[in-house]
Amino acid sequence: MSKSLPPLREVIAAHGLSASKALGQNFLLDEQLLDRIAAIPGDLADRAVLEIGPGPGGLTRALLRAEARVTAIERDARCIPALADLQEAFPGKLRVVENDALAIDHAELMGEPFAVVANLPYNIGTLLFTRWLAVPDWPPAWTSLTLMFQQEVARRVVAAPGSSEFGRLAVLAQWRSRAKLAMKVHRSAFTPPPKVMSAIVHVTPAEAPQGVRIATLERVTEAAFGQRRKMLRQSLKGVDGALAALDELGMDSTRRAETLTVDEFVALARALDQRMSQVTSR
Ligand SMILES: C[S@@+](CC[C@H](N)C(=O)[O-])C[C@H]1O[C@@H](n2cnc3c(N)ncnc32)[C@H](O)[C@@H]1O
Repeated sequence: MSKSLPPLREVIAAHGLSASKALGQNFLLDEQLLDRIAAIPGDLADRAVLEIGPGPGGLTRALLRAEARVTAIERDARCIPALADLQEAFPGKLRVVENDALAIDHAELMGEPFAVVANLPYNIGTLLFTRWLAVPDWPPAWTSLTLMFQQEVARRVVAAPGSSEFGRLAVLAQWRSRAKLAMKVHRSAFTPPPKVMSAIVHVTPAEAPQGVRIATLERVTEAAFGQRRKMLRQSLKGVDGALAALDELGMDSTRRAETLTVDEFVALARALDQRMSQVTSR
């Protein structure tokens, strides 16, 4: 049983946690909202959870109340004493790692399958996300990603083909995962409020298509969306074998990148990989 905790505003005042813009600090203080966020990944009782950027520990508390075993990586040394109070309130349930989340191998740190739940610092959010999605082994060590992004980024993650938001991030997030928009969060929920609205995406691993290397998929999407208004026959010119692969698949090379489905990108990358292996085995 945990002892009662002081309101988050008091924690912030007591530890002098004035929000740092450079560290992307926009804190969530509404404990009901935080409990709803912690419920998005489903039952967390006794599950290992990785939180990036606990700050004063609002989301961390909610995860601990949901009976998760939490590992939290925080870069700001000022937050560590506030988190120590949480460790005392939930003995043995919270491990705090003071470090840069980008400098750590998360799978190695956790040593067991884990869910990621985080109100990410906006300046490194996309980089962390793409790193989790691009791991070579699949299924990955993480069992789900529940992540707060700026709403515009969240929409790009879940975007459907044919929309202007559909691009590399959507293909990367959807080719071997399921990604959905779980909750919109108004800017006024944060202290201080950011300029834009936020939203939480929930991503779970799905079966990976066979015979496709992620490096090839990334190369194709980078080229195709790098010149998204151009026809594929133009934008994919620089990718060796891509025009022949389009032909082989019967795909119209006058189409533009955003009209292709995720499956079509996968098929294109697979055809390229097959051509490559034919060339190298000759
Ligand atoms: C948007 S705030 C979220 C704080 C808290 N989880 C909440 O919801 O109120 C982002 C947090 O990430 C931390 N942070 C920023 N860059 C980081 C990094 N590279 N590694 C780990 N934590 C980082 C910040 O210090 C801050 O506490």
